Amino acid sequence: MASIVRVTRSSSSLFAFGTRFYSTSAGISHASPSPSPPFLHGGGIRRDVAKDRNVQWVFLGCPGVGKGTYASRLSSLLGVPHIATGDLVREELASSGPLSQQLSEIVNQGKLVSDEIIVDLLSKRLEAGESKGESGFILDGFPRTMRQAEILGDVTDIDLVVNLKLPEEVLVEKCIGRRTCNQCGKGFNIAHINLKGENGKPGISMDPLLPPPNCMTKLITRADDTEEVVKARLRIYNETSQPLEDYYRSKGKLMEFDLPGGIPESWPRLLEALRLDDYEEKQSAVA
Ligand SMILES: Nc1ncnc2c1ncn2[C@@H]1O[C@H](COP(=O)(O)OP(=O)(O)O)[C@@H](O)[C@H]1O
Repeated sequence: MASIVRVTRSSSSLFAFGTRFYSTSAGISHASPSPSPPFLHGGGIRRDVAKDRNVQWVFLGCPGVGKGTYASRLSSLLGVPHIATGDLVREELASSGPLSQQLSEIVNQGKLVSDEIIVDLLSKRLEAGESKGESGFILDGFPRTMRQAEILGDVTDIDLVVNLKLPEEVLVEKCIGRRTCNQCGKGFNIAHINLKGENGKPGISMDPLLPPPNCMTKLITRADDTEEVVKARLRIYNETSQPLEDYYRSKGKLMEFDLPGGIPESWPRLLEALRLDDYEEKQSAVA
C-alpha cells in the first residue's frame, strides 16, 4: 500500500511520497539552475542522457488554460504518463470511497484539497505506474501550493515547469464551455472565443472543439465548471500561484508560455518553444 512517510526537518514536518518513489529517484542528481535551461539541449529531450531517464515536467496554469490538452499531447509524443491531480480527485469522487463526500464538498466550492490527501493520491498513482514500468511524467495541476512544491522537490528532480497563460476573460468562457464524452472520455469545448486586442495586447480567437456526432449525445459537464465555481477557482489560483512561479523561476526551471490562440496555432508554437518541433516530424516519419 502506498505510504505517506513523514520526514521531520528541523521544526517542520513534511509529507513525502511512498518509499518506492523515493527509491526511483534516489540516483537522480539535482540539476543546478542555469541561464540556459538544462532541459533544452537539442536532440536529447525525451530521454535525458545525462540523467538516463525520461522527462519529469510540470504544467502550471489557471483553470481552463489548457494544461490537460497540451500535457496530454506531449505525453503521447514523448511516451511518458500525463498525470493530472484533478483527474485523480475525480476518480476518487466517482469511486464513492471514504473520501468522496469530503472531496465533493471541497471541489464543488472550487477550493483546494488538502496537501496530505493530494500527495497521497499522487503517491499511489506514481507507485502504480512504476510497478507497470512507467518512467518519467508530465504533472498537470500539481504542485498547487508551496508545500506541495517542496515535497515534490524533496523526492525528485523536476526538469521543466511550463507556465501556460491566457487572458482571464477567456478562461471563464473556456471552463464553462468544457464538455467530456462520458463514453470515450475525450474532452471538447463548445466556446467560441473572440477577444479583441486592446492597449497593445493582441486579440485572441479560438474555434470551438466540437465532438463528433457519436459523442454529441453523451456529453457531460464537470460539476465545478459553473461560472460561480470557476471564478472561485481562478481567485484561489491567482492567490496561490505567484510563490510557485517565483520558486521555479529562481531555480531556472520556469518556461512562461502565452498561448497565441487555439490548438492549431498554439501546438506548433509550444513544440518550437520546447525545441520539439523536429522531434514530432521524426516521430511521425518513424511511425
Ligand atoms: N494539486 C492540488 N492541490 C489541491 N487540490 C487539487 C490539486 N489538484 C486538483 N485539486 C482539486 O481538484 C479540483 C479539480 O482540479 P483540476 O482538474 O486541476 O481543475 P482546474 O481546472 O481548476 O485546474 C480542484 O479545484 C481542486 O479542488
